[in-house]
Amino acid sequence: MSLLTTVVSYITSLPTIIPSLFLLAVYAYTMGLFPSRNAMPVAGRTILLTGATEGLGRAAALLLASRGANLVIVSRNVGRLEETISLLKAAASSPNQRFYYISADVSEAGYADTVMAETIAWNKGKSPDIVWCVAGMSTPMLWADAQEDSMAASRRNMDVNFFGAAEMSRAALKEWLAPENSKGKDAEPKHLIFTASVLAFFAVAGYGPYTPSKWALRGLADTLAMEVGLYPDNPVKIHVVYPGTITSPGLERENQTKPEVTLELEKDEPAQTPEQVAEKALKGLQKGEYFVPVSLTGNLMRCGVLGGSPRNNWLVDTIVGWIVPIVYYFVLWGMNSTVATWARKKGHPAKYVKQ
Ligand SMILES: NC(=O)C1=CN([C@@H]2O[C@H](COP(=O)(O)OP(=O)(O)OC[C@H]3O[C@@H](n4cnc5c(N)ncnc54)[C@H](OP(=O)(O)O)[C@@H]3O)[C@@H](O)[C@H]2O)C=CC1
Ligand SMILES: CCCCCCCCCCCCCCCC(=O)[C@@H](N)CO
Repeated sequence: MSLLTTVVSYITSLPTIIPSLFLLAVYAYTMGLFPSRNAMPVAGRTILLTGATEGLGRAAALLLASRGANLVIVSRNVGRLEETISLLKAAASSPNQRFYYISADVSEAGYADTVMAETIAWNKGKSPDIVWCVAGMSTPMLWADAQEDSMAASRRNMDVNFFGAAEMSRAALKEWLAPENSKGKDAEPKHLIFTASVLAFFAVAGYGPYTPSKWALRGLADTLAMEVGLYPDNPVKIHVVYPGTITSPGLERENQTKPEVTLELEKDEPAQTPEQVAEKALKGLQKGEYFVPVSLTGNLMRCGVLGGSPRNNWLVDTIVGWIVPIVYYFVLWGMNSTVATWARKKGHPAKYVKQ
């Protein structure tokens, strides 16, 4: 009798309680009910974090400092950088933690090599263990609005949100993947983290200058997630965090140009504080997630668009991914009905009264 038939006949001869317990265990494991190994320890590590003086970036920096990390924070405004350094020192869990800031504009070509070199010099000749690109901005407007320049806005969003992170990713990977920095396949991996948005899962009218810049990040991350496999002795993990609405200074700024119809379309998506998003993001990163949602809605949306992207859990993501497109039938119907009703009530967008 072959091994397989022996195993099958053994399992089927057991009382049914055993296979159902096994399935229950699989479910519990996939839902993260068992404590999993920390896939991204931060205590004692050096983390380079862009966009760290407001909103999600500042909340993430303070959370990481409270967990024992050393931090190099990057943004433009020196006053806010100095203020954030003071807050990091107060949040630190150990007096040995070190903090440093670099004032830089992530939209400037070549900024990242300069920032990386200064970080390595400050970090005693060692490259950072984790790089988290949070810096970003959003200027929503209707694409064909003759009173706004959506092309200039789109270029700016692409320069900050995509190229700002893309440059930093190249500067980090050039360091981490260099042959002289090979530490063997079992070494603690480095981590490169992008910050996108649920809009990279589901586009909404009015975000034309912004959404493509976040879809582009997803395309780069999927490419790099495969490409780092060429360097098994220089282990690097790629991640993309997908926040929904964050009650940040950035949200206040973007709401100044945001079309009213966009506010209407996104009103049911649960807003979260920067601190809530930072907590959820770090939890997902430490569970080893590739695409890191920060809410149930975001996780469902993630499963709805996985395509060729790496999964967090093939079993759960596949099953949920079968169900979500059915939900999207109704969500899209609802969204497009809202747009149609808006058009009927408000008339041609050229007649809209600006806020
Ligand atoms: N707010 C939201 O609803 C959502 C935001 N996101 C994304 O999350 C990230 C954080 O958003 P949020 O918390 O709202 O951000 P905020 O606008 O509140 O803060 C942005 C941070 O990035 C820095 N920054 C902005 N532009 C540049 C630049 N050109 N160069 C260097 N640093 C820059 C700012 O500092 P300084 O001005 O001093 O440079 C600040 O520290 C962004 O990538 C955003 O796209 C995703 C989904 C929702
Ligand atoms: C299967 C379940 C589907 C549920 C779909 C729900 C519809 C999603 C609405 C999108 C909300 C837009 C958030 C924008 C956040 C952002 O990135 C901007 N604030 C820019 O900063």
